[in-house]
Amino acid sequence: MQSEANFRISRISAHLNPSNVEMGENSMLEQAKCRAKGGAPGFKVAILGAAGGIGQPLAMLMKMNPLVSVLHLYDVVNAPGVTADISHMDTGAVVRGFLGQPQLENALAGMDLVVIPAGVPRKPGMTRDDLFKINAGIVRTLCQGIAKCCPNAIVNLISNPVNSTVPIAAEVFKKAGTYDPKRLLGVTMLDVVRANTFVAEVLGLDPREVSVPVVGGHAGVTILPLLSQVKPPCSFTSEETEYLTKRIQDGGTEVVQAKAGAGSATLSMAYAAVKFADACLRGLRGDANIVECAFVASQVTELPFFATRVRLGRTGAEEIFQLGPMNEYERAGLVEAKKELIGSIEKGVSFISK
Ligand SMILES: NC(=O)c1ccc[n+]([C@@H]2O[C@H](COP(=O)([O-])OP(=O)(O)OC[C@H]3O[C@@H](n4cnc5c(N)ncnc54)[C@H](O)[C@@H]3O)[C@@H](O)[C@H]2O)c1
Ligand SMILES: O=C(O)C[C@H](O)C(=O)O
Repeated sequence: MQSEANFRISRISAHLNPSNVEMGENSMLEQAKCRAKGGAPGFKVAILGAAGGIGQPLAMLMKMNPLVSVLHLYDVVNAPGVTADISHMDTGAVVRGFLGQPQLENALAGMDLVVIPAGVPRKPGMTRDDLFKINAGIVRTLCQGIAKCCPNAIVNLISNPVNSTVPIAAEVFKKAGTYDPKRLLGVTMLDVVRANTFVAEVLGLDPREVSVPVVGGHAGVTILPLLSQVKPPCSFTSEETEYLTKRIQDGGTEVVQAKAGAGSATLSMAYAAVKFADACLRGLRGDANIVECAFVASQVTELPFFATRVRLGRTGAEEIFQLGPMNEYERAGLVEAKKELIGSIEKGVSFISK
């Protein structure tokens, strides 16, 4: 047993490391012991791609989440700076940084939830599928690390094209013998966040009072808002339906064009990612009736993956809800969504199995 004074000294020297990036095993241990004295219980969360446009505000918001006790920030660049910065926030979570591939395994060991916004974003004129070439390999490497170091973690996959990266992750986990479909969730929350906002504008309501299920996938016509199921119950003219559906489907492109080459949605995505991660953590804690939309392995349609409302629990997506009654416009949209989705899913699967 060390004295209280020694604990304090080791804690101070740990923090004199200017990067606060993965320290030697001993000082890490001291820090952990020190922390254990006053540390709040909570979940261990890793963000992979934490120094990016989404990663940084996501890290900040996760540091503010009272359900998080340990926050690991991993990136191939700039992880030390982001970690030093975030670690000064006077909230409960202990923050540790990890830089580059050699530190990936330590970043992942023991995590309950891994959020992945690593990868390149779109520029004007690109589709999400144009990102496949680079992001597929990034997601494969990160998921191999998850399979090895935290096979029971819930995974929130943000990297695009989500319609293909989720099947890639599933194949990596299958190969490693760790696949549990309930724990792998493609993040489509930004589509729901946008849908709530745009629908509220049309209805003249506060967006916090509006709930729009968005199903299918996360690209163009695969994004299918079910406006007939909006809460509170309401109706739309055919012009409103057309306007809202297109605006929700093109929300990402609207931001890409407005940023004019400087990337895609980052701040609204960080907000949406934290909203979703928080729902996953509340599910893990055992809270009842946590329901959100996500792109998951599914038997709701003939496709192996599909976004629908899911109930989040202690083991991940524990219940997958059916699509519910749809109008003619939505049924036609579903046909178009499935046509595109099947190709994106197959592309992801064959990237690993070929
Ligand atoms: N699911 C969604 O709704 C949604 C919304 C917005 C953006 N996205 C996607 O999220 C991804 C990230 O977007 P961004 O704007 O944050 O991009 P960004 O370029 O600003 O940040 C990406 C970060 O990933 C890091 N990175 C690259 N390779 C890595 C690796 N092998 N391991 C760990 N980190 C790595 C980079 O260093 C960078 O810090 C893009 O693919 C984008 O299309 C998805
Ligand atoms: O549109 C993009 O490329 C990023 C993201 O998928 C979004 O919906 O904002």
